[in-house]
Amino acid sequence: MGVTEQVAQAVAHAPMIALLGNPNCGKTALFNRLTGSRQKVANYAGVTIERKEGHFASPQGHPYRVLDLPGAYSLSAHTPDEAITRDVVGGLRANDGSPDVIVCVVDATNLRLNLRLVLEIQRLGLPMILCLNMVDVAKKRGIEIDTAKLARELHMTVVETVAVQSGGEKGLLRALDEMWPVVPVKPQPLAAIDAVSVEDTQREVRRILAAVTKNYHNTDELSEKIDNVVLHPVAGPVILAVLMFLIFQAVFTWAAVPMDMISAGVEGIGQLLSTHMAEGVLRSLLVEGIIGGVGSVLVFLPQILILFFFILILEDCGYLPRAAFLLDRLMGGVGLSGRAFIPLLSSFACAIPGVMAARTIQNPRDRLVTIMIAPLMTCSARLPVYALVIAAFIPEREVWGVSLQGLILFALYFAGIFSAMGVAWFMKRSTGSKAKQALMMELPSYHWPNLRNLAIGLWERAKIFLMRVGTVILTLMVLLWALSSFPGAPAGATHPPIYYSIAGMLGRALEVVFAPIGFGWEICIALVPGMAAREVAVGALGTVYALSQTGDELATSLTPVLASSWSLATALSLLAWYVFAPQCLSTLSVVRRETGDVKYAFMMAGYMFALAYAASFITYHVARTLGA
Ligand SMILES: Nc1nc2c(ncn2[C@@H]2O[C@H](COP(=O)(O)OP(=O)(O)OP(=O)(O)O)[C@@H](O)[C@H]2O)c(=O)[nH]1
Ligand SMILES: [Mg+2]
Repeated sequence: MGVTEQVAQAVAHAPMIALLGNPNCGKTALFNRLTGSRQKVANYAGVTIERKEGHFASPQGHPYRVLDLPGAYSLSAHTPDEAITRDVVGGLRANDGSPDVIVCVVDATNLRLNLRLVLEIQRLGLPMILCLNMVDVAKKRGIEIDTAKLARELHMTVVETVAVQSGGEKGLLRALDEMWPVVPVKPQPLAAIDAVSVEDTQREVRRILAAVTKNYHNTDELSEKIDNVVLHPVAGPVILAVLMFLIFQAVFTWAAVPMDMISAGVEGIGQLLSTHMAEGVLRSLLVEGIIGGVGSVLVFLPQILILFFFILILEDCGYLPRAAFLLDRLMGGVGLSGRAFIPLLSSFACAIPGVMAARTIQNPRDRLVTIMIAPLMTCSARLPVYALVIAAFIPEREVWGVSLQGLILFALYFAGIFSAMGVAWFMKRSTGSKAKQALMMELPSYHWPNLRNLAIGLWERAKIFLMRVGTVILTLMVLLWALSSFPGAPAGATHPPIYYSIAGMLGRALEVVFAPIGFGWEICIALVPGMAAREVAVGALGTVYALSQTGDELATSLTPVLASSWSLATALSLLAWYVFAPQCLSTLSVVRRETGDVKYAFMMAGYMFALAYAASFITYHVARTLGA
């Protein structure tokens, strides 16, 4: 047996620790610290929505498996993500025994809220360790907690941890070693939890709090001061709007230099290959297929990273739930609660995590509506498409001192948001549900974004993007190049060869459907592979136009080619199309999984397609009438 197999065997039989606690108390940060993994950590409730497993060895060499779980306020689950936690702890999930040890993580600055869950979990009768996490913050605020006394009161080991500091997990590791060997215990049925009334539990919490804490207060003065401004009825929304606006400006202005560098590099390689290689199929595949296609997507990496830089900062400093709070009124107007805000905001990255994050929504109907509108939020895969068309058609001018291109991008994002609100309003109205759930959301204390988290988050994003470029996009580009190159042009052809290829035929067939909204056959070719991933459309346009070039002039840079081949009306129509079109098969399949019904995936595709066509049609014809 090799070493790795030995390790694998030891891990398979290792005791299972479950990290349990209220939302936003630092479970995932602790999980990452223990296992060295990089699960997402952010400063709002409901970041983790799935169970994640990892393993580690204690300082004395004992192996452990560890589970990170969605945060829960109580084990009588109200939301689908809380249900995951309850089922894992109660051993109700197939393939999963109940955990051997429970590590209850509590936010030391918020014991009053957190202790209730600790008392509930204790009734399961499993071996437990209490992690007083965030003791660094508690100390700074002058909160004193007598850990030894707390341990006596609760009859369990209590350790202090700081999950965001290296070495901050040592106390927990020591406690685990002292507990070794772990004797398996069967948990009490979940019903045991409900045996004690909530009032009795609360009374017990108050008694313990009074006995073990000094100077306890769960308010943070600085956060309150900031909130007085940020949540102000007038100043609040203005700040939010300015913030969003600045982000889109930055996406264009900051990205210019690195984008130029990447595209110069890509172009250079293209030139090099075309001068040093003999003309032929291989050169065409490399230059037009791969460099023209993949290169044109790669250029957008800086913009995506800049967008994420801001999203990650907002997530980590604690602003997100405030934004949800500010938008609650607006969302209430369409029958959604502010709680839908976070899934919707996640959808700016990608609709898939957004649809999954809707698990944190309690009301099933609200959850469904949120899922249905999530893909209308502008995901990062649309950014390359928008940026490309904007760069080709919108002059680099300043209007009222701001970049016009950034302004248009801002408008496109808003088009997505407003139409989502419209669709939500329509869906809520047509299902006849008017009741609006009050927004119950904790506002965490602000803190400075953790630089390490930020770096990891950006790195993960870059990796995801480059992986996509290197796998899905590359494969599709090669495939598209092949379909666009064969069969070659017949003798006496008047069009470029791609016109006669398989892809060309397909594009021309689709043109019948899309001509009324201004899309020529070249665009139609790009729409099809764009279904796999939206940004592929950019690569596809790169390849299609590279292959459509006649003569020696080889343009690896797509922007000027588009500017000369399309009318402004077509460009605007394509932008409108991308705001709405259901151009992403993976989202549809996640919708089916999360709703448990394929019907909803079809409904989504149907309504989005109809909206896209209508919006493009109107845009195209209005623009034409205005002479664009
Ligand atoms: N200062 C300080 N911050 C911490 C500590 N532990 C976690 N944090 C921060 O607290 C926030 C929440 O951490 P997470 O690990 O995402 O919390 P979680 O319990 O997994 O939250 P959910 O997944 O939403 O249930 C993040 O912003 C962390 O950086 C700590 O010990 N000290
Ligand atoms: Mg978490």
